[in-house]
Amino acid sequence: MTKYYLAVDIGASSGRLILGHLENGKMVLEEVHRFENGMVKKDGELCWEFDRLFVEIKDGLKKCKELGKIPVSMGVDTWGVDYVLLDEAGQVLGNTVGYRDHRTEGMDEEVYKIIPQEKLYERTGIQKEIFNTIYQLMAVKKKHPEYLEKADTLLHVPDYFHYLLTGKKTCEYTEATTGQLVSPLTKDWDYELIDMLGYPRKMFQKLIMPGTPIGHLTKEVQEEVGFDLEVVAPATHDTGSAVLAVPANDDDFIYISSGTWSLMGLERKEADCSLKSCGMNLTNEGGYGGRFRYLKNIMGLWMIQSVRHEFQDKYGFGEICQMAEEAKDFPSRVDANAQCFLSPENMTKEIQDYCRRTGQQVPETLGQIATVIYTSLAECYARTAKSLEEMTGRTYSRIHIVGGGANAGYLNELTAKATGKEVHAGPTEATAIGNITAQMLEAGEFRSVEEARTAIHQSFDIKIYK
Ligand SMILES: Nc1ncnc2c1ncn2[C@@H]1O[C@H](COP(=O)(O)OP(=O)(O)OP(=O)(O)O)[C@@H](O)[C@H]1O
Ligand SMILES: C[C@H](O)[C@H](O)[C@@H](O)C(=O)CO
Repeated sequence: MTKYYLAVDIGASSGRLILGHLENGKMVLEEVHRFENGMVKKDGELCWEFDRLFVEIKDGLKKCKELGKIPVSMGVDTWGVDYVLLDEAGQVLGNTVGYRDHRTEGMDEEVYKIIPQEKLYERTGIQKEIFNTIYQLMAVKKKHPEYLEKADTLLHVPDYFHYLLTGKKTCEYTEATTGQLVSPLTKDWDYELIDMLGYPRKMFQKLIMPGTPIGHLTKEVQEEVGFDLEVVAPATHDTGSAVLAVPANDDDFIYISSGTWSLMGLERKEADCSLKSCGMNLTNEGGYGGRFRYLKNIMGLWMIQSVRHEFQDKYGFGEICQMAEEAKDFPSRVDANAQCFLSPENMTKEIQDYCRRTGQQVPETLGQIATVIYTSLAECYARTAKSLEEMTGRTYSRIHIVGGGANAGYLNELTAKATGKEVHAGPTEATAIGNITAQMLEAGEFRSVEEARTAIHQSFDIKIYK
């Protein structure tokens, strides 16, 4: 009988439930459910709609039942850093605020009064991003100390969905590392740091590694969806799952996990927490099997997504990509990682203002704006490739682009040109594939990560740009 594994992969812009199984050694995917995601304003704060997302997860499970394809296990992955605080009764405290909210402004300075930035990097190896959990918790401490007083448990977003599904409170390691409170040496919470910051120790659950079985569906969920299965933690940070699905086993490449963000980096056995690495703001996130994801967060296709919304979602991503190519001679560039693009009121205006401020030609049409974004991203990729090469003292000949952004052919071409490297684009559902792979490894369908990556390479289309 076919054994199906289910990935619940929720990105910042969309979520999907994807079934995977093996057929003659190849992985076969079937998308059963897809839905929109994004932050919405609540009480003046940018928040996630976790209740709605949980309904979507259950709707997807019901579709599995309708299809007669009951998975043996499932796992949830999402973006990084965000979390909920639960009280003793398991209720969420406060709004489910997302990482683009402005509440963390100035919280870096509050943290550095307690521990200087370089020391923090030395202990955690995590890049400074103003939205890291460490700064979000400082915002709560300053603005809503009552939540910290009442908090019994901190769960990151995938852990929260695992809790709603099983009733079990767990904290998965790869996602936890994004928060900047985990030690890369012990691969556990840095409790000393947590104490220094005055965050209640008891909120932090014992960390579990990807591949750990969590439990079965609660009676209520079973009754609603019509079946039971085991929940197994994947690399719950979506980038961790995406990197597990990079279709290569050598070490001559840099990857880009390309979706809302572009996460560009390398897989390494040790974390580099040096001052030089800190200066380049490269991060050492926890990966599958104890590896590290040494990478940079680049603003990514969030810029395209935002502009698309501002043009009333009239055009598909493929059409926008084509318009950008038609406007390819437009000369202006922006720093794709400038903070002004993290959460602007209006991305189109922000890009135009940036060009105006820097004395460049101001883009007006959608094609011109998109070409500014794509070319600026490609230039940022080229700079990041150089930083990674400088830090490792070697060069890499290929770039593997995985995730939805691998569909952006024009960006792939620009990336090949800007970096001088061969670009291998695909698979586009790498995150779901990595999620399923962790479950399959746990179930013994693959004997090793290498075997899984060979199967992934053989199972999905990969387009090469020279
Ligand atoms: N046909 C296409 N042509 C060009 N770009 C595309 C195409 N399809 C998808 N994309 C790009 O891929 C992005 C979506 O990628 P993906 O689905 O991996 O993101 P996500 O899962 O919502 O977010 P996250 O990266 O946070 O997980 C879109 O924002 C878009 O820019
Ligand atoms: C906050 C970002 O979502 C995070 O840093 C990034 O790694 C991610 O999760 C992309 O999906």
